[in-house]
Amino acid sequence: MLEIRDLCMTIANERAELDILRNVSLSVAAGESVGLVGESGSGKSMTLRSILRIEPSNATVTGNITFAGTDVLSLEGEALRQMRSTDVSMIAQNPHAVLNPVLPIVNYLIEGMHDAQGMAKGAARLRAGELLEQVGIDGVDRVLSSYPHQLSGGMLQRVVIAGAIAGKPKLMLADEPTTALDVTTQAEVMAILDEFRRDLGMSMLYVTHDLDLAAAVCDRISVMKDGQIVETGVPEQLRDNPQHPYTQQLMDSRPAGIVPQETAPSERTPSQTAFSEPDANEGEPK
Ligand SMILES: Nc1ncnc2c1ncn2[C@@H]1O[C@H](COP(=O)(O)OP(=O)(O)OP(=O)(O)O)[C@@H](O)[C@H]1O
Repeated sequence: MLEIRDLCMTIANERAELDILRNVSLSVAAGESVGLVGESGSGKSMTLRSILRIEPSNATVTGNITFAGTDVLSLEGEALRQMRSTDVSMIAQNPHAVLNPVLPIVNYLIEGMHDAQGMAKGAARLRAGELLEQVGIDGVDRVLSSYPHQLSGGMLQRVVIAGAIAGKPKLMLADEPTTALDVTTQAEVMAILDEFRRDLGMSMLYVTHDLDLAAAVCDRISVMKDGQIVETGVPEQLRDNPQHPYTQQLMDSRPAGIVPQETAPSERTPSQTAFSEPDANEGEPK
């Protein structure tokens, strides 16, 4: 589905040329969920931005990105717009960055379906209501007519997820979609995203600095440091046999006393990760 080979990005400022991405290679198969985990500034967001071709204007990007057989770095005009509006969706960290503060929620949801997919406005409004119900929102009419400042962060991120899945994209790019939320809401929002991903058979590239969150919803994880992928493996592999000292460091910096679980990603919930403690009641007589 997505194949990135030797992706490099440099950004020139007045003083120097900065190497932001250095020979990044990764792949995401159809229906697969891949995590991109690393510390702040390691290049995770820039990798996602390169896929959508929304890197900073002073960046130089080389290498290869192939999406569904198409060479992404040579796309332009209508073909690029098409990819961004229907094939690939992105959920960013902060919902306020994508929602217009002076327009009600309904405008945000209808805009994508009406403008990008050519749906009639009435049909798009009905579909917007359905989508909000699907992401677990009650009182849909009230929410559709609300302005962003009237809704909680968790609610807004659900709205953004509803907008992102409206066009049934093949690939979801999720850039720390729950970082701004409290822990309980984080798990709920991640569960919704994960469920949709499975139902629609979407691929996902999920950026986070949290190894546990990635292990909860990803089939494989790539660990990133200083603009490079230092290691890729299934969650259990990274846990039991980390090959790179930085992966070991990430494992060691997690809360102490955590016992690994032998559960396949498809059987886990976002609050139950490959690394998390087994359920306290597990094995006890009912
Ligand atoms: N417009 C820009 N001009 C120059 N350097 C930039 C620009 N935007 C980002 N960078 C630098 O690129 C590097 C990678 O940034 P990126 O946002 O991809 O990191 P990240 O891993 O996503 O971090 P975080 O988890 O904090 O979002 C950082 O060193 C950052 O300072």
